Amino acid sequence: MTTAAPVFKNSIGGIWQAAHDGRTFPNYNPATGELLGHFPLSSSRDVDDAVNAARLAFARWRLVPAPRRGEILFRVGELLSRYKEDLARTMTREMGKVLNETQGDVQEGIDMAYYMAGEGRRLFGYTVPVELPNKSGMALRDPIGVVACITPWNFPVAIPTWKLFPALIAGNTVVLKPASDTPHSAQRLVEILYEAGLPEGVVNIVFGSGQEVGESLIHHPDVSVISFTGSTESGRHVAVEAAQALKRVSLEMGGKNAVIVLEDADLDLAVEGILWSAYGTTGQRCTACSRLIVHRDVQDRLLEKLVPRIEGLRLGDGLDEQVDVGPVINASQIEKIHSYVEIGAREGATLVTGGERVAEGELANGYFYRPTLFKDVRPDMRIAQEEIFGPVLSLIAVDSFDEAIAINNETKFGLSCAIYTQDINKTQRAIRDLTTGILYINSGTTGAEIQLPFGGTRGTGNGHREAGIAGLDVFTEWKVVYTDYSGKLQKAQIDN
Ligand SMILES: NC(=O)C1=CN([C@@H]2O[C@H](COP(=O)(O)OP(=O)(O)OC[C@H]3O[C@@H](n4cnc5c(N)ncnc54)[C@H](OP(=O)(O)O)[C@@H]3O)[C@@H](O)[C@H]2O)C=CC1
Ligand SMILES: O=C(O)CCCC(=O)O
Repeated sequence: MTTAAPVFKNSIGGIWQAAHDGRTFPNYNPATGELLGHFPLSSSRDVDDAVNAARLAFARWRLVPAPRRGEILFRVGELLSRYKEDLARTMTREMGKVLNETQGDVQEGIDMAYYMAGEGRRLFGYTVPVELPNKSGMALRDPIGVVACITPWNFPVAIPTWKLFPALIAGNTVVLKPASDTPHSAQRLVEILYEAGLPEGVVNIVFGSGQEVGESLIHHPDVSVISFTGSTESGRHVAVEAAQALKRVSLEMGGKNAVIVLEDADLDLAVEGILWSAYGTTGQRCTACSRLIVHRDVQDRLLEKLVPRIEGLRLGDGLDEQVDVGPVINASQIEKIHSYVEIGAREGATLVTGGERVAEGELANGYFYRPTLFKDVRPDMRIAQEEIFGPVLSLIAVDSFDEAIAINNETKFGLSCAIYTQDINKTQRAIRDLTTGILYINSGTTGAEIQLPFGGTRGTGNGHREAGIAGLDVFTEWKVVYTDYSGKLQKAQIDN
């Protein structure tokens, strides 16, 4: 007997409700093609309701003492821990990455909940000595209002929490628009927030397309901040539109991250880092390694070790614990990946392994792509410059450390970078000269500690950071307060 796929709802003002016009869209498992559920295909009317609910809730939430807001986030951390396994399975089903990765994704949300709960007892501002006697000066963080969070599908729990939790602890209220490919993980996150005791309307979730729900949020006059993570193309559009309305925008976008392997590197260690950074999450991380910059002296030895490991990666449904690499997210993504492989071959790169879709046996109904490696890649080739967002790695051989640094720095992106060397002097030079938001020394290009700022330089972002104390900046406004307790107009005030 087959059971009908469940129908989910938006949460607006704490009430789960269908879209105004009742439209829905389906959500499928990319490993099996199974229909998982239906979600509201919302319109600008639903966005209006959600923003209005968030605006009303802001009047109360901003007055809740930050330590109390932190207690709710602490409970969210506890609940996420309790539901971790279940949430990870939900995520693997709708997004495809393997279970230990989806567990890691939820864990980042747990870490962020506890970290931001602690911020509720700090939210440090500062005081400074002022020029005059009997006068004080201080700066404190004020919340801004209604925040729109627009999130991608590759980290369906972690990335929403990187936006929601700092926004909430600072006293803002939120409308979340999750990626259409991963609505269920976001729906569960919002359920958990309410189970933890969040007051009604403080977080609202509206499902639907970027073109309709996303656009309506960007243009809504009562949305004060837009926090966006996604592709460079969409991010640029969000930035241009939001600039017209003079809205504050935080953008986290694409990457073209490199692992640099120098001639003195521990090659076994490097192979582990490369493998995980390039093919983990099927290459669908903004921090994924897609360029391998290798000193020519060790290229052959590295390939001898790396290629069998790539070919040994097991593809399949991420729910199977024997599987290393899950499917890619959808049909258009697999086509995009394959088109880049064709471009690479046309441009003259040598295909070492992979380069094809796998659709046989148990994999017949999913979007599986064989982990792929090119060598003889020139830095100006499109496969070395453009974000592919799939399991495709391009090896560029170099003759010196200087050349490796120059190649790393010559892309329009600047999110993460890794270097393998045993020479401490070279690590110091790497720290000084590599243009990157995040540098890993002797480990792969991925993995974030939520205590530290996350984000990239150049075309990866617009200068904001998520996580750590820096993650509060986009959601707070500095308010400066001077108090004069002299009781009279002081002479220096007149002189100034
Ligand atoms: N730097 C970083 O921290 C990270 C960056 N990324 C980047 O994200 C990308 C992959 O995510 P992906 O989901 O495909 O990215 P998209 O840009 O396609 O989508 C991101 C979000 O934006 C929405 N959106 C799309 N068009 C618009 C629009 N016109 N106005 C407002 N919102 C819109 C999407 O909605 P819908 O789903 O309905 O289309 C989705 O919710 C990669 O480029 C990756 O590098 C990913 C993780 C971290
Ligand atoms: O790479 C990404 O797409 C998000 C980073 C999360 C992490 O690396 O922990």
